[in-house]
Amino acid sequence: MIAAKPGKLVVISGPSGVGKSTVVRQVLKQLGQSVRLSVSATTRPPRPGEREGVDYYFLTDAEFRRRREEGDFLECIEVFGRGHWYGTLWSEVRSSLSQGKWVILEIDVDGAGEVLRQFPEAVTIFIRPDSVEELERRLRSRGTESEDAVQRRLAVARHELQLSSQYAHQVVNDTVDQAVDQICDILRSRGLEPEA
Ligand SMILES: Nc1ncnc2c1ncn2[C@@H]1O[C@H](COP(=O)(O)OP(=O)(O)OP(=O)(O)O)[C@@H](O)[C@H]1O
Ligand SMILES: Nc1nc2c(ncn2[C@@H]2O[C@H](COP(=O)(O)O)[C@@H](O)[C@H]2O)c(=O)[nH]1
Repeated sequence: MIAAKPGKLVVISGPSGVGKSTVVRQVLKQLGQSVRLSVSATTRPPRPGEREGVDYYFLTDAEFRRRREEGDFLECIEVFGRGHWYGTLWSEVRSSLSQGKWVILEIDVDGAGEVLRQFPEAVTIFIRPDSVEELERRLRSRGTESEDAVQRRLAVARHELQLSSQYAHQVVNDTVDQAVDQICDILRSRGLEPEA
């Protein structure tokens, strides 16, 4: 019997509002079945249009705590303070890796550090804005955050930008198409094979 070649984890980070979800959606479309997205769990409330099991698994504080205690998370963290937890579920990565699929984790820099500790061979990509002013414009134009939340996210963004040199690859999201092409090229250069 020939076992499938195991897949790889791809950690994509970048400041809130830089365009990670926008870019990753297009990457998944371009690369097809060989790559899938890990859907994270969170205790933050859904935004208008967000769907359970597609954008996140939306958990109550008690559910999140119970699952954390039961060891369901590869990593989890309270991002931006103010009590909202985010985490990567083992169930989102284990079976895909064993089937030879590559799994994209869209997570913050501290979560990325924990993933790298457990999966040193993970591919790490940091998505940067062309400027902090443009990042602020995108965050506001999305219209999903209060002024207070925008300020907290911008403060965390400065911290994340300082840690970005720890990532193997950096991509500037100036235009979505260019960022998508660069990420697809990086994954191919790291061994991603086209779908059979
Ligand atoms: N290259 C780009 N040029 C202009 N606007 C962009 C670009 N990429 C994304 N955007 C816009 O920026 C906003 C933030 O994008 P998105 O929600 O994908 O960011 P994110 O990094 O996933 O944020 P978060 O980490 O908070 O979930 C959206 O309104 C999106 O349409
Ligand atoms: N460590 C983790 N960070 C995560 C995870 N899922 C998302 N995130 C980070 O949260 C922010 C905010 O997301 P939003 O949807 O509330 O705007 C995002 O920038 C990610 O970096 C996770 O599972 N683990």
